[in-house]
Amino acid sequence: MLKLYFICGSSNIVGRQFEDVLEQALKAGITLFQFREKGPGSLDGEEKRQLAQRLKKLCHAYNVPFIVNDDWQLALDIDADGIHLGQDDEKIETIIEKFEHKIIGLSVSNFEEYDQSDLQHVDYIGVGPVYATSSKSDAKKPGGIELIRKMRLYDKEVPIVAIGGITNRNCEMILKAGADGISTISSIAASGNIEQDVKSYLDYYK
Ligand SMILES: Cc1ncc(COP(=O)(O)OP(=O)(O)O)c(N)n1
Ligand SMILES: Cc1nc(C(=O)O)sc1CCOP(=O)(O)O
Ligand SMILES: [Mg+2]
Repeated sequence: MLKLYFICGSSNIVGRQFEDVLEQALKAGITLFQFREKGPGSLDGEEKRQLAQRLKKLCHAYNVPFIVNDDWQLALDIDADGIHLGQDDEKIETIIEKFEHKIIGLSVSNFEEYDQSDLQHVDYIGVGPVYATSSKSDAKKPGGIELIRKMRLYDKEVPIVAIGGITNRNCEMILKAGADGISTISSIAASGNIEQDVKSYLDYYK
């Protein structure tokens, strides 16, 4: 499920339709999708809910789970498959009862955050940024491949999805360092050839 985790919101799509981009990515084989509706021009309220519903339906047509970023109330309202929370978002302990059979992801950027996180109910951790990213204005300092290597040594079991500045040209070393999967915004959302770019990522698992 974590092999190729596409994350996207309206602000990441320029000059095309969100649904078209997502459908091309689904057809090409992304394995998980996160709706991350934040940043300039992002939708709110009923418009956001309706977009989320449409994107969830599209994901389900390709048997790909639909995860909501941050907005756990929206995730509940539309019966999403899961939620991704960061260290500054709602605490997992306070929502776990409502998400009992759902996928729960947590961001972990360093060992301090790892140590203070209760991973009991967490299905995967998003570790990054590996490289510099322009998709998150408040991203921390990039940790490079060493961040993944060290996190994997620190916890040999927890599913790790790497994030931040990843492309299909730099992902091989990240997987070799111990990540179970790759997550990306811009390398798919801004791709001129989504089918080819998604397939190049997936080739590393063959
Ligand atoms: C898979 C994955 N990993 C990390 C993040 C970042 O979450 P967070 O730190 O809460 O930052 P925002 O994405 O909410 O700006 C993520 N979304 N997904
Ligand atoms: C959403 C997000 N979280 C990060 C983290 O480090 O936790 S980096 C990031 C942005 C990833 O976008 P791109 O693939 O375009 O670099
Ligand atoms: Mg968040």
